[in-house]
Amino acid sequence: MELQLLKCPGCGAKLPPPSSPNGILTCDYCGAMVSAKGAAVWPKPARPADDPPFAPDRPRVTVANTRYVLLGRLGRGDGSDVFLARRDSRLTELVVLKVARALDDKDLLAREYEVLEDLQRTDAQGAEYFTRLLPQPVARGTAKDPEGIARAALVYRWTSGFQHTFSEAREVYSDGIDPRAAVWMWKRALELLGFVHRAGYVHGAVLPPHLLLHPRDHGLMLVGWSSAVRHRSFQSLPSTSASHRDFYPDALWNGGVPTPETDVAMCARSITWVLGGDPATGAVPSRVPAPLAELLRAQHSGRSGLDVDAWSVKEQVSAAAQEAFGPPSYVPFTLPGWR
Ligand SMILES: Nc1ncnc2c1ncn2[C@@H]1O[C@H](COP(=O)(O)OP(=O)(O)OP(=O)(O)O)[C@@H](O)[C@H]1O
Repeated sequence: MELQLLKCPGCGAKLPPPSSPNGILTCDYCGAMVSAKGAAVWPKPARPADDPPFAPDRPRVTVANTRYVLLGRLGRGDGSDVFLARRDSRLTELVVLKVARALDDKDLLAREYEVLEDLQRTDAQGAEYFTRLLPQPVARGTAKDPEGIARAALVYRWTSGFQHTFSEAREVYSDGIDPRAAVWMWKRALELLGFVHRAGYVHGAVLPPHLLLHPRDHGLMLVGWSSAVRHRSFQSLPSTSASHRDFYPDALWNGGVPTPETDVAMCARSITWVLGGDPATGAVPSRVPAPLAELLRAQHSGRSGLDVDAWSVKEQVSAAAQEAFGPPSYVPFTLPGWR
């Protein structure tokens, strides 16, 4: 007897052995009907049966005509709630959904989205690599809250692994993180800032809740773009975070113009803080080796008025780390959920 492996002509799935030589098989996957000899084929139904809805008990929101299932909260910012969501369709995708709490904040969200769209189009050096470390716009519109009020909403692509901010790292390491981990965080942040500055923007809010870490890959993303301005537009910051006053150089806080130098200074203050130090003074705990402590203090003020190049500050961080720890090596850094 000849054995024949039957494949569904509709979708290519393997079919089970027929129970009789003249039987009719129905494909479990696409519903096509096939004779046991594999010869005569009945066309598959016009549309496959609907999938059961994904997690029907979870809330749904619609933004720009696309429906999303809310999976959980990623964070709560000064002006918005940020969720992990999933496009509610067969071909799905995980996304980040950022919804403004105050109706007045719709302009800030619109500004953030436009800046990020512009940055995705830049051809500044390293764009292909660095644009993946910024939120990638998918859609914008409004989302109705449970009371039916429409709030401004942005949808970004979800980048797996980046779910802990500096703020959360400091909660886990209440006395401050290992200085060797701070070195890779500082270098990654400066590389990314260097790219952003070359693309013609200043971030304006390099704060602990805006620095997202990938602990295993030693990666870093920069979120919270609603304060970003074009470099040399001579605009003061469109918004500030009162709870992070100590992270702003004084002149910037008092209405001065954000520059690459102020971004680099805010970055140094965030590193100082995650090390267990004081962002207002630049002082760090005594376990931070002197070359790094000195460089942090030198970068902290942000008021030289000189053109600061973040990539050359990164070279200085590498040199200070070499002096403190010798040649670079991979030192594991863990956060909850990571080994
Ligand atoms: N793309 C993202 N991926 C993962 N988590 C994110 C992302 N964007 C934001 N979050 C989380 O949500 C929190 C709040 O986001 P964000 O800081 O952008 O909001 P905001 O402070 O209201 O906005 P802004 O600072 O631009 O006014 C972040 O601290 C972070 O925990």
